[in-house]
Amino acid sequence: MSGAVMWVISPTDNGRSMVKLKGISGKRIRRNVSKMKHLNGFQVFSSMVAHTPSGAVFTRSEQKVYDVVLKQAALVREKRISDLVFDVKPGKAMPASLDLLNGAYDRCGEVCAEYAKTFYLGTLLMTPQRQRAIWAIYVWCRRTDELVDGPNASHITPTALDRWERRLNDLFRGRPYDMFDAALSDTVSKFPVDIQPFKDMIEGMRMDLRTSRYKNFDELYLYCYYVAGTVGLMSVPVMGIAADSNTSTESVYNAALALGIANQLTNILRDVGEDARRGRIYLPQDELGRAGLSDDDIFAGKVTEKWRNFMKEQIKRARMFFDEAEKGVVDLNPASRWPVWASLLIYRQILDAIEDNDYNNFTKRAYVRKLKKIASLPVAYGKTLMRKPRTRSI
Ligand SMILES: CC(C)=CCC/C(C)=C/CC/C(C)=C/CC/C(C)=C/COP(=O)(O)OP(=O)(O)O
Repeated sequence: MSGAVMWVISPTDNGRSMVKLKGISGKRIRRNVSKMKHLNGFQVFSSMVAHTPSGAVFTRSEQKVYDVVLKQAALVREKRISDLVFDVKPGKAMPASLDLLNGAYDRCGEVCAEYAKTFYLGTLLMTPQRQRAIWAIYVWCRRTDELVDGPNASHITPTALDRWERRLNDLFRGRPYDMFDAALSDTVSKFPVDIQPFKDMIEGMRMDLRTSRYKNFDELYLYCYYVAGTVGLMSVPVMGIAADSNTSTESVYNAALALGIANQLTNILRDVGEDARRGRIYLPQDELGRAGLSDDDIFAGKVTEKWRNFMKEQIKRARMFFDEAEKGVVDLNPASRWPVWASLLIYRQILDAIEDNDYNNFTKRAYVRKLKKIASLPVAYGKTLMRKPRTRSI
């Protein structure tokens, strides 16, 4: 379906919007999107987020990403993960290889505990099968990220990324190279996890090698999907959808995608100074221009009124993605909600910290104090217990 459908958003008299799905045949399918909101010049569509002014065409990146979302949702739609039992069948694996596999998962857990403490603690509430699957995914993402962000990053080439992708293909076919790959290989054989988000994350690393500027939000959105939205898509099949969820599988995936995007946008806004010192600017060039700012202003690192106004808009957009993500947490399997809420609430507070620093993200690092992090945990737990009635979405 990629490329065959164009999304057009247009306002209607009753304040709602009609989304016209225009197929190649030219036939139009109209759907009333009741949850369309207009927020300070941005639009939030119930299952996708558009940043274009009213009436604009749904962007190419959003369409491309949405195609992946639909594919992922289709994979789990028939058999909701929470209905499945994932047990290693006795006799299927030799005891020695089972020991090795358990050891590999334990190592994944240790890596996760070391680099993502809060998230790790949250995973402990999940079933053992789910927690170790999440650790294996986390470790693969971390290793992928380290290729371009780690100590050997300056030596990394597109060829090395191609090799990493071949290795990914092999582990999905049950031929892992090392013990971390073996853990992921086992995970993808047990949960309906698709290879596409993994490939897309590698594509994000290629993009990072290729470019250090983003023309507009459409380009940045695609980058955020590649490097973070993909993590959301990888996680849903493992975290599981609540048995009593009455929403569509796509909308849960969209929320997961939104959380990845929100996290990455927050990460970018926090690290403006640090990235600029590496010659990188992960901010939409056209929006910078409209705000009367240039790359030189960022390299100069001076907090001006123009910068504050620009940042206010960027923060607003990141918060909209968090809002979109929040709507979907309730549809996850109850045992998976707590780590998601905890990380969402904590990461979101980085945006408050940028404001508290008077938008100086050039020389001051915005972070969430330990006490605030700890205080977020019971709040997150409380939210996991809430059940919000939802109607089946489009
Ligand atoms: C909301 C629903 C339905 C599901 C949740 C699905 C999930 C788990 C989404 C999370 C996606 C995620 C964790 C993306 C990673 C984003 C990101 C920017 C991570 C930053 O990682 P580091 O670079 O280690 O962070 P720090 O620099 O802050 O340490």
